[in-house]
Amino acid sequence: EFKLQYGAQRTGKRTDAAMERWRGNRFGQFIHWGLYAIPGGVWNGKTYNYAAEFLKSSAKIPGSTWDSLMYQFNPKKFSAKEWARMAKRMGAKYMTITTKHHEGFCLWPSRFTEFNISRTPYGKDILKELVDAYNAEGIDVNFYYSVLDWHHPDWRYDIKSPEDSVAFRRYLDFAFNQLKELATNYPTVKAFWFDGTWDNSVKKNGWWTYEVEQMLKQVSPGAIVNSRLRADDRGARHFDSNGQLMGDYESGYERRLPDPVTDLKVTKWDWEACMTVPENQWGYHKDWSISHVKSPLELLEMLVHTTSMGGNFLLNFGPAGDGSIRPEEQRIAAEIGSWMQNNGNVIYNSGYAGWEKQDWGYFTAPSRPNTLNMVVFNLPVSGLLKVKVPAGVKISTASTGGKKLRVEEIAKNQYLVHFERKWFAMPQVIVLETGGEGKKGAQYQDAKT
Ligand SMILES: COc1ccc([C@@H]2N[C@@H](C)[C@@H](O)[C@H]2O)cc1
Repeated sequence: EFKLQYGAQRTGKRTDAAMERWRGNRFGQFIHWGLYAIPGGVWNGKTYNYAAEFLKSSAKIPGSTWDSLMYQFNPKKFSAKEWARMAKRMGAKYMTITTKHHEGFCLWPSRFTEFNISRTPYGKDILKELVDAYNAEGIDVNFYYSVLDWHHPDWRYDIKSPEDSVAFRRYLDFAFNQLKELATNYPTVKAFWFDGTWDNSVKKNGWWTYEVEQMLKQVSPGAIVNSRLRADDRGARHFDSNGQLMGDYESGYERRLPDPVTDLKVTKWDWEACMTVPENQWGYHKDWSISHVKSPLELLEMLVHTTSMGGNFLLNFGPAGDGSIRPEEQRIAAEIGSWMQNNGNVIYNSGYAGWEKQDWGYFTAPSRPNTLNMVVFNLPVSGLLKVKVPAGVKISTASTGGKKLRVEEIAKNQYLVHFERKWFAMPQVIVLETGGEGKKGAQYQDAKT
C-alpha cells in the first residue's frame, strides 16, 4: 500500500443522483469538431489516411499555417438544433463535445487565449448554441477537453529543465483557468471528458489533475470526471498505485470493448467505451473509403454489448467543416434510433445481469427486479435459445412483444426458449421473468465418466 496524497478519492461506484443519471443515460453521442474538419484529412491535394484530427502532424503542417485555418471557420450549414434533433431521434441521452482538441482551438470565446471561435468569421459561441439546443431536447451535455495543446507555447511533452518546469506550470495554470471558465459559464454541463494526459509532463504533475477534479466538483456540484484525467503522486494513471480507480468512471476503452467472458472485472466500476464509425477517424475525413465503416447494426451491437457489461457507449460523429452531417452518420442515427424507439428500455437504466454470456447475444438487467432482457443478434437455425441460469434461478416466463414463448427446463440450471426459425433484420428482444418453482420432480444426475 502506497501512501498517496493524489490517489483515488473514493472506492466503489458513486451512488449520488448525478452519477445515477449519467449511468442510466447509457448511450451518448461524441462530437469531434474543430479546425481539422475544414481540410478533412486532405492537404495540398494529398489524402492522408491517418486520423483526420491529426492532419497537422501527419502532413507536417507548420503551426502558423494550421492556426490560420481559424480565419476560414464559417460553417454555413451548422444548425445546433438540427444536430440535437438528430441525436434525439438516435436515442442518445447525452452528448460529449470537443471544447478544445489537441490543436488548441477553442469552440467557446475563452478569455485565456485568442485562438478561439470569437475570432473566426462565424464568431458566435458554438458551445453555448450546442449546450442550449441539446439541453432543450432533454439531452445532457458533457465537455471533452484536451490537456495536450499543440498551439500553446508553454505546453511541454516532458519536463527536462527548470525552464520546462516554469513554462509548464504556466500552461497548467492556463488549462486550470479554462476549465474553471467552462464549468462556470456553462453551468448545465454534467461531466468532463479529459484526453491528452499520457505525456510525462502531466504524469509528473498528478497533483494538478487532483486539483482540477476538486475544483470542477466545487464549481459544478455533482460534476463527473473520467479516469483519463488522473495521475497520482507516482505518475500512475486511471488506476492509482494501489490499484484504485481514480475519477468517477473508467475511460480506457477507446475503439475497443471489454470481452464479455474474460473482462468481467469492468462490471465492478462505472466505465464508458468511445467508438469511431470508421476504423480510426474522430474528426471529419473527406474519404471514408480508406477503412472499414461500421454499419448501424455493428454499432447497435456494440451499444448492447456495452450495456450488458454495465458500461456507457459514446458513439462518435465528425461533422464537416461547413457544419453538415455526412449521410453515413445520418443513416446510423436513423437506423439505431428506430430500434431504440421501441427497445430503449433494454438500454436505459439497465446494466449487467451477472448471467453467463450465451452465443445468441446479450442479457441486460433492467432496474425492475426478477426480470431480464435477452437481446438476440445470432438466432440459431433451430430457433431454440439456450439459457444457462445461475444456480437455483428459475425462469417462470419468456415473452417477446408481449407474446408468451414456450420455455423448457432441459437440465440443471439450463432452459431452452422456443423462438421462431426465421430471419430478422434487427435484434429481437425477449423478456424473462424469474422466480417460481421450476420443473416438478426433475431429476438431474451427473454422469460418471
Ligand atoms: C494514438 O494516439 C492517440 C492520441 C489521441 C487520440 C484522441 N483520443 C480520441 C478520443 C480522439 O480525440 C483522438 O484524436 C487517439 C489516439
